Amino acid sequence: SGGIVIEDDWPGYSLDLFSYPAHYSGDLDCVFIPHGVIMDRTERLARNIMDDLGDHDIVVLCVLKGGYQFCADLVDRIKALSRNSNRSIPMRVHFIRLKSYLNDRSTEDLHILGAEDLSFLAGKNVLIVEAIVGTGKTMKTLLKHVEAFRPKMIKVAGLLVKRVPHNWACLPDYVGFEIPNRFVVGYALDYNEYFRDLNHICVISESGKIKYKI
Ligand SMILES: Oc1ncnc2c1N=NC2
Repeated sequence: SGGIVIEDDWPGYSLDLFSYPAHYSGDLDCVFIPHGVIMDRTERLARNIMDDLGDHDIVVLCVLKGGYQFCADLVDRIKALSRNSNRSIPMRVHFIRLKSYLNDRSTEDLHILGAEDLSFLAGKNVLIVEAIVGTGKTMKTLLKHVEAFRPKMIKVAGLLVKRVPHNWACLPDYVGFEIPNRFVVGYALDYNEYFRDLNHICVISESGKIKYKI
């Protein structure tokens, strides 16, 4: 499934209805996806993943930096399932960083740091965990790279999938939410490294964009 669909006209919730770090007051427009909803959706994704991959060694490939919170919470839910069912499997976690070089401008040539030697993936069930998928270009490149190491199976878990034009066919196998094409922050998603310490997924305000502009 494409996950929970958030429509383009979804206004989000008022910030006054939730708790969030005081140092971000004035920098956010709304709470787009509350933390609790993210956690409940993640718990169900963990069950779907275990149903599909839970029969063989799993290696989780966490795509940094944005994916670290989603990956930590997803792995936590998978562990909870493993210790409460007679069927449990060994799970390893590996971290990779995707950088598109040429200073801060994202370019065509994608560099994958920490993925030089993924030979330990051979014959394993690989779960790539990413926070946000847009056009799918990055994911396509990463999949090709991982396939070269001949895993048994590759699945992709994406917390957010953006509705963007030319959304290439590589939609994640497990999707948390399908969202409008808006810039969101929080839950490890950043704007110039800020907002990673925000618990909800929020929409940044115009003044917030100016305040943290590089
Ligand atoms: O909305 C977003 N928020 C943070 N980071 C990214 C986003 N889209 N691609 C990368």
